[in-house]
Amino acid sequence: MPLHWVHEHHFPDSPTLVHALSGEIKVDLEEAIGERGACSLVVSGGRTPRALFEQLRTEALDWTKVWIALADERWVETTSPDSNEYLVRETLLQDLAAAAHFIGLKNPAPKPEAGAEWASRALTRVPRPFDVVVLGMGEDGHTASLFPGSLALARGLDPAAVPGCIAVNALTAPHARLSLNLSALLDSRRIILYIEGEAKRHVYLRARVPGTVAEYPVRAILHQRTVPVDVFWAP
Ligand SMILES: O=C(O)[C@H](O)[C@@H](O)[C@H](O)[C@H](O)COP(=O)(O)O
Repeated sequence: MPLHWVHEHHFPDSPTLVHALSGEIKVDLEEAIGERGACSLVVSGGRTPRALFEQLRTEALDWTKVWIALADERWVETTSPDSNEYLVRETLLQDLAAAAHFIGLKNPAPKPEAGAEWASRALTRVPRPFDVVVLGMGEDGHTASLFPGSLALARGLDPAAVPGCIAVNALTAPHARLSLNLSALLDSRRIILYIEGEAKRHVYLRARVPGTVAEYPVRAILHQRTVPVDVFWAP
């Protein structure tokens, strides 16, 4: 049974999805700049969004008015290929998009816990509500770095929490991480869940069914009605 407030967009292949999604994000950001003089885009890392970033950076936008932030980050040096900042700098902050403002999450704090406080302060520089938040999903139903079984999950999903960043040490996740909490992710005008492949489609179909967010944290995004959610999927 589809969630009638979640709009699903299925594409025959990844390039077709990437072209369509890049164009939609461009329109959203352009409208935000026209209405408010600036805009904000929060993106996730991982493998899926690379081609989207490479397409998005070619879009004709006034990138000097675009603020880009991360939904989560691995607690590694930003020179590491495992770093989401590294991915964004290599694939998105190039060409026309090199003029955008970027707020990373990794910082000089000695540990993720202190780093989360630093990152929460840094995020206050990004125009809120975020205009577009692009989330991925793992095959375990995690999104951002809100992982099932993580000791930080309850805190990350607390709807009463101040929007910000939390430190995450999930046994199933390589690296300690920082993640925007649910309050921060929902402090947005539009959420796009971008997933590819049959395995993730089956996880999504299960997460669409009401159940515990502990089982599939992505349910916290799919089953809320504060922010419109669009799911973009290709095989
Ligand atoms: O830091 C990260 O890894 C991401 O932010 C994470 O939430 C990602 O979106 C999913 O793990 C899917 O990753 P893939 O696109 O690599 O499958």
